[in-house]
Amino acid sequence: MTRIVIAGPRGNMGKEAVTMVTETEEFELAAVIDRKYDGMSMRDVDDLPNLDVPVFTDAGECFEKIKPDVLIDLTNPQTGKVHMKQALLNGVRPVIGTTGFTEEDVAELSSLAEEKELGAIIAPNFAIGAILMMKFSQMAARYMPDAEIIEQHHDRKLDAPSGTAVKTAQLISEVRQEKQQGHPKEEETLPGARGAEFDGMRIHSVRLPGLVAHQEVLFGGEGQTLKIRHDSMNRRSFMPGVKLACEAAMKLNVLVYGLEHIIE
Ligand SMILES: NC(=O)C1=CN([C@@H]2O[C@H](COP(=O)(O)OP(=O)(O)OC[C@H]3O[C@@H](n4cnc5c(N)ncnc54)[C@H](OP(=O)(O)O)[C@@H]3O)[C@@H](O)[C@H]2O)C=CC1
Ligand SMILES: O=C(O)C1=N[C@H](C(=O)O)C[C@H](O)C1
Repeated sequence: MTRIVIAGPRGNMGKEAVTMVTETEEFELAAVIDRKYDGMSMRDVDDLPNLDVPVFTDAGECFEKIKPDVLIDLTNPQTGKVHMKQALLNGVRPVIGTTGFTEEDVAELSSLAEEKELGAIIAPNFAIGAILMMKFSQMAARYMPDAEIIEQHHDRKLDAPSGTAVKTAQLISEVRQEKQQGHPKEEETLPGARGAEFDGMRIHSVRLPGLVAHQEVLFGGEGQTLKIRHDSMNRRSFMPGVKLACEAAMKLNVLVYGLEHIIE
């Protein structure tokens, strides 16, 4: 039995994660970490399901008292980093869906996981289709190095560009020659018109109500274009990946950044 703590259980993703964990035979929901309702039981909180599971506000206290195997964090960039560090310091294996981590954050947390010999996962996107979209984009970039990333999300999203867009740009950068795209003399007459810049690639972030999570990677070559697109229509699309990440974290003793390393 894998004993799991979920941080952010009232959120869009946290709610689905609570359902996934409670419906998985080999998982037990040991506690939740919420910004409010410290010391209460989930069943006494209107916004949470009717479960006899304790609520903590302080992650450190939760880990010391509950001693879970895995933390699933689905909060916000600042909180996610703090929770992940506390998890590793307390012998808990973190599975982090929260986005907004910098390369420096990942490097620092990777060293800590290695020092503690604990499995840890930071997954910018848990959806299997999104992992394939990223892998296919990396494959395409070998042959069509001119690429622009257009990500589209709901307007409650805090971080831009999305973790998925950054990860896609990193994967493309691994395989293509350094390249500055567009006209060398191009000028933005409105700041931001060409989007964010990542190793010469452009990332465009769209935020609108009605959207969930969508990304298109657009490649251009002489006389042709190629579009690789993924759409998440709901948050259930991420849950098989969250389950897989929890199982993988239990078998690892290092940090893995990106589920593409788990789904070979
Ligand atoms: N890797 C992936 O596949 C995916 C990752 N994400 C990422 O997951 C994160 C959450 O997304 P989403 O569920 O849509 O966001 P929501 O805003 O719906 O949920 C975030 C939750 O975290 C809670 N929270 C904030 N601070 C704390 C804290 N200190 N302790 C405990 N809980 C806290 C919030 O509580 P309150 O409402 O009270 O502030 C809220 O309930 C984001 O970073 C997003 O980018 C999202 C989808 C897929
Ligand atoms: O905030 C979201 O919703 C999502 N965040 C992740 C990201 O930043 O890439 C994953 C998915 O796109 C949904």
